Amino acid sequence: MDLKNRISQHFEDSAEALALSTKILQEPLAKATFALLQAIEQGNKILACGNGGSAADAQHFIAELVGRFERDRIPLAGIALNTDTSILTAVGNDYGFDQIFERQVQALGMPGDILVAITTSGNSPNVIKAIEAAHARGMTVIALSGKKGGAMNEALTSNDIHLCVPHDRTMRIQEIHILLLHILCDGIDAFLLGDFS
Ligand SMILES: O=C(CO)[C@@H](O)[C@H](O)[C@H](O)[C@H](O)COP(=O)(O)O
Ligand SMILES: [Zn+2]
Repeated sequence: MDLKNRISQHFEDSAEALALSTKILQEPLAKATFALLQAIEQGNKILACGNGGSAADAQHFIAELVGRFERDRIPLAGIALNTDTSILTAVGNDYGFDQIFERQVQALGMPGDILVAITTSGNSPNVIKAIEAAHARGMTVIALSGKKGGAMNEALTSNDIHLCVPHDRTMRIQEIHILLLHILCDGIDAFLLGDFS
């Protein structure tokens, strides 16, 4: 396959993955939007975490809550747990890398808060531990995964919402994760700004 064919193949794969995701994720996305709105209306906050590209996604999402998405609205309470290098290095160094998010959830999480947990494999130990800590704090988890969900399947409860992208490649899963996060931002704004009234 030459380079141009390789490039075309990416677009074709991406379109196929998107079409399949639309069918599977429409309902859980609606549930996730309502869960986020409920937390916002109750004065709760949203925590988000992930590793590598998913860390970028977590902070991207939180920036759109605290700042704005497409239109002006009130600032929404959210914290990305992968952004404070002092916390990440101190907790990683003193306790272990698997505890970098767990410890922050234990410190900051309150009943009714939401944890947005992002892992393409579903297997990152620090994200799984954050989910367990969120449950212990009375929080609901919105999990973004792929590759059939991995260890997340066991970590999540029936009260949580699992957005599992039906694909096996990390890059494709990440591309769809950012779409899902933008869909959640759009849904939140549509309700807060009265698009459905
Ligand atoms: O962005 C990419 C690959 O596209 C990488 O940085 C990737 O996020 C890292 O390898 C992560 O450590 C993968 O973790 P996870 O998605 O399995 O939780
Ligand atoms: Zn990447």
